[in-house]
Amino acid sequence: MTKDPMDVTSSPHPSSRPRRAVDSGPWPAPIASEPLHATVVVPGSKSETNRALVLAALADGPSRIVGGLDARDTRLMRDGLRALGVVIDETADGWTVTPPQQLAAASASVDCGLAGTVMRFLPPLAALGPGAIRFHGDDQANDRPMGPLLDALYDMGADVTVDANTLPFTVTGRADLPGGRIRVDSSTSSQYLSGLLLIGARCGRGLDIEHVGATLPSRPHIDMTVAMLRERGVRIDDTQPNRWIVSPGAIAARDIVIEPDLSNAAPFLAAAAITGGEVTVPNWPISTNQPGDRIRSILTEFGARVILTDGALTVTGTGVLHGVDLDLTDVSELTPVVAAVAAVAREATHIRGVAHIRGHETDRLAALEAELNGLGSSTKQTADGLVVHPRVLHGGDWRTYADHRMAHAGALLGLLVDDITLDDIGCTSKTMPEFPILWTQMIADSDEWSDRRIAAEQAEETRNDQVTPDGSAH
Ligand SMILES: O=C(O)C1=C[C@@H](OP(=O)(O)O)[C@@H](O)[C@H](O)C1
Ligand SMILES: C=C(OP(=O)(O)O)C(=O)O
Repeated sequence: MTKDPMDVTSSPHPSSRPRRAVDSGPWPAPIASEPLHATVVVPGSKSETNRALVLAALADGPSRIVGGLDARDTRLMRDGLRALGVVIDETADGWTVTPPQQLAAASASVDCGLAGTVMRFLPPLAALGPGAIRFHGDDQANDRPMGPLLDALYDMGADVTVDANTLPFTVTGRADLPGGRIRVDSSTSSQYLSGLLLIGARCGRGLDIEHVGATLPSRPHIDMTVAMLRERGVRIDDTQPNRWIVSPGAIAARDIVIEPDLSNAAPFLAAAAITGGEVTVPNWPISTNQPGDRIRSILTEFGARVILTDGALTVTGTGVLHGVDLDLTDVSELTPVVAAVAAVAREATHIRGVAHIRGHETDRLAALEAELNGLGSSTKQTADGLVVHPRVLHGGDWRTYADHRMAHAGALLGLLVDDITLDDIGCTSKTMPEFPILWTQMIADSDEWSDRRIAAEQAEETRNDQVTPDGSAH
């Protein structure tokens, strides 16, 4: 059953539903009995944190990282860098990263978990040292594409031992890696280009990379890599289409404060849009390289009101959700949340340009089709996206496939549809371990907001009752 977001009568009050402080295992998604009203502070950006860590490891001195994301993907990055010889000192105020004299000086093993940024950013660092570095990860990570990056590292002079062009593999590099001219097909992930660009300045001849595939996803993530390198003094000529020429030279150490993760803010903001409520995320950057910023225009297209003032982003649901036609090539990581919003919109939605997300944490197109249809939706995969036809939804199991963003999508639908249970909320620890707490807190804050509003209305009525028709008080 899809609940009318404006109908506050038929569902139990969330506080009357069992609320467990779980962080793994099955999770009954809490329903929103009222339009949500809350402020949610979102933790640091995964993409910015992991780039900052890698750049600090490659820099010419120690760097401080403040507000870095503490989640599985960034823990794996920190541990992976330590395996390559980097010293990372973590305190409550931030992290101090001290690069070694020689990266990957000795043989080591790096666990990539399911983190694309770890499996695509650290092998290039391993190519800068003589140690044999063994990369492995979760079973599901062995399905993620790696071939173009491994071929590029081989072309650049590293030794790569691999069975099936995926994890696991071993990279043995050299301290004097020459670099030079390479061609890479990055149509299956922008992360190959980012990983290579990150080490370009440290190669003897720099790096001249040309992307040769038909499509290039996540261009803002490549721009983020280029911008963060330039902030550290690296010279990059990107004036030719699909070509980046990185001059050899030092990468300057730099302290950084990490922005909130705008893609992880998306489910909370979408919650306001679909329940007809209002959610604010503070510390929204005025200008950013994070593609997740696109959530502002996406929710506006769906029909929500979106306002950025004084560094806070507020989304207000208007009670209307249109079907939309979206090309998400640049911001494919928003697809699961967008598909969930589309499933409760008024008209059909087309999502295009995201064929490569079949190689994300799971095949997201297949997963979204299966899980949305399992709740009664009519969703179909296309060659490069999804068509979502809204239907009246019913409760049921929502499989997450170890994918944090599938969990966000299931939680969103659970706000409006009774009895949706996610099979494992633990997967949200990949980029936001506090997701279940923040989500239930958002609902609890909304209940308090609505209690305060009712109390204010009652007080107002009492005041009015106490005033006689001639305006004098009883
Ligand atoms: O470089 C990055 O930080 C990322 C790039 C993108 O990867 P793809 O280009 O593989 O989609 C994005 O989806 C991922 O979440 C993070
Ligand atoms: C695709 C994603 O992650 P990864 O960095 O593992 O590729 C994602 O977070 O949506």
